[in-house]
Amino acid sequence: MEHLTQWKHADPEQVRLSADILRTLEEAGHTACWVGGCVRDELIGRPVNDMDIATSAHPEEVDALFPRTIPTGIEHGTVTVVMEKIPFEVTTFRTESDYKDFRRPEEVTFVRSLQEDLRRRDFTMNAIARGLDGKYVDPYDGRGDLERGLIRCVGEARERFREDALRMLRGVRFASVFGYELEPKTWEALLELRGNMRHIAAERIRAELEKMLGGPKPAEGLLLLARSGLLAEAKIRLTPQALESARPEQLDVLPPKPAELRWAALLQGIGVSGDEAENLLKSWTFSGGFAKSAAALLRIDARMNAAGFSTEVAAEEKNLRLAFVRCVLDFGRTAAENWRVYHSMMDKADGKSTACFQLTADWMAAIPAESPRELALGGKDIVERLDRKPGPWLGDLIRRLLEATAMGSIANEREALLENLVRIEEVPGAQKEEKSE
Ligand SMILES: Nc1ccn([C@@H]2O[C@H](COP(=O)(O)OP(=O)(O)OP(=O)(O)O)[C@@H](O)[C@H]2O)c(=O)n1
Repeated sequence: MEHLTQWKHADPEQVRLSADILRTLEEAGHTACWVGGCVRDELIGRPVNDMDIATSAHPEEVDALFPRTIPTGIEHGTVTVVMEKIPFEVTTFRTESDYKDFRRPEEVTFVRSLQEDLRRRDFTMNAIARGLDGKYVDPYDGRGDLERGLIRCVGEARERFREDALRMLRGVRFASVFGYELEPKTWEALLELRGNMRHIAAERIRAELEKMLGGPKPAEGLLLLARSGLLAEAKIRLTPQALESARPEQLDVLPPKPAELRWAALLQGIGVSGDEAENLLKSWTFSGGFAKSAAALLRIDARMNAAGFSTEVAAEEKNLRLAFVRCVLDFGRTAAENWRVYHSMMDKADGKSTACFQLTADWMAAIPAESPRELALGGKDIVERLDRKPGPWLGDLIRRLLEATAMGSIANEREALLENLVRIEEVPGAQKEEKSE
């Protein structure tokens, strides 16, 4: 009897298609089951993502059974089977090594039984398999640990962490995201072997930290990182001292998306400036776009602080509005939007009023043009009207027009802009300072 309806937290299409794969494998005489994260997430009622499959069939046998396959990591035993455009990873029962940083295919050993495969997985909660009949294979009482809220290594923790040091960070990430505890022996092994984290590629560390910071309570994870010193010598280096000064609890106040908010808070907490942030994030293997946008948030924050921005005085002070307008013009609306959320949430964390959230929204909404293209007057018109040769003065003037329209002192209309051209141009040094970083 198949028990597909028991998958309550997975996409029914994925259940149906992955069940088809299991059935095909079994009909060909192999053993096959769902395993890992999908089984775990279903058990604790979290949304199930990838439905990974483990099988006794060798990669070439898997490949032969299905019309559409991709040899994703055939030497590691993984074949991606594509069913109605949805990819599923089908992995031959194997032991360790392919989780390692320096992948050495010759170390992968295919094993005959599911039991042997589960024995080399990281945590008990990740070493549960589930068959088409709805029955579990759970030799390490992963379900019991899920109920107890415990992250426990399968077997000897030191061995598991020696096989792949990233598992230590995975443990911290799971503890943080699920709100679980690390079982004492697992924690001890982590403390003993934390130095091995320095061999792990930044990209893998970054991916774990992203999941942690995207979770419901990242602060707990950061505290665990501080207490363990896990990343003290890692390629993404976060020392206990830096983490302790970072006021991690503030991260929980910020929404998980956009991700820039929490990353900016973390960087600011550990004393990284907006100017340093972009390169640092890139060196941590973040995309250029993300690094830029998180750094922009911090740059805006630094500027607004330097201008003396605080909710109490913001409504009265015109120069604070001008400082904000300049940030919008220099860094764009999205970055300014991120900063608004960031600043008001930080105020909230400090028990202050969040009234500036609305005020800055009003300021933002009143900006009619963010770039020269949106201005109702082109460079050519300006040159003609003033009868001057184009030069750097033109860019300066356009910038001042953008600022004046954003502040509401000139309407973004051709006539109004033309009328004010001479006046704006003649004010010496008007609104010239702090134009860009
Ligand atoms: N370093 C690792 C990585 C993975 N695994 C095993 O491979 C499975 C799938 O790993 P992965 O897809 O990376 O993570 P998930 O556990 O599925 O968790 P999540 O989807 O939350 O990342 C894990 O459940 C675990 O059994 C492991 O033992 N050691």
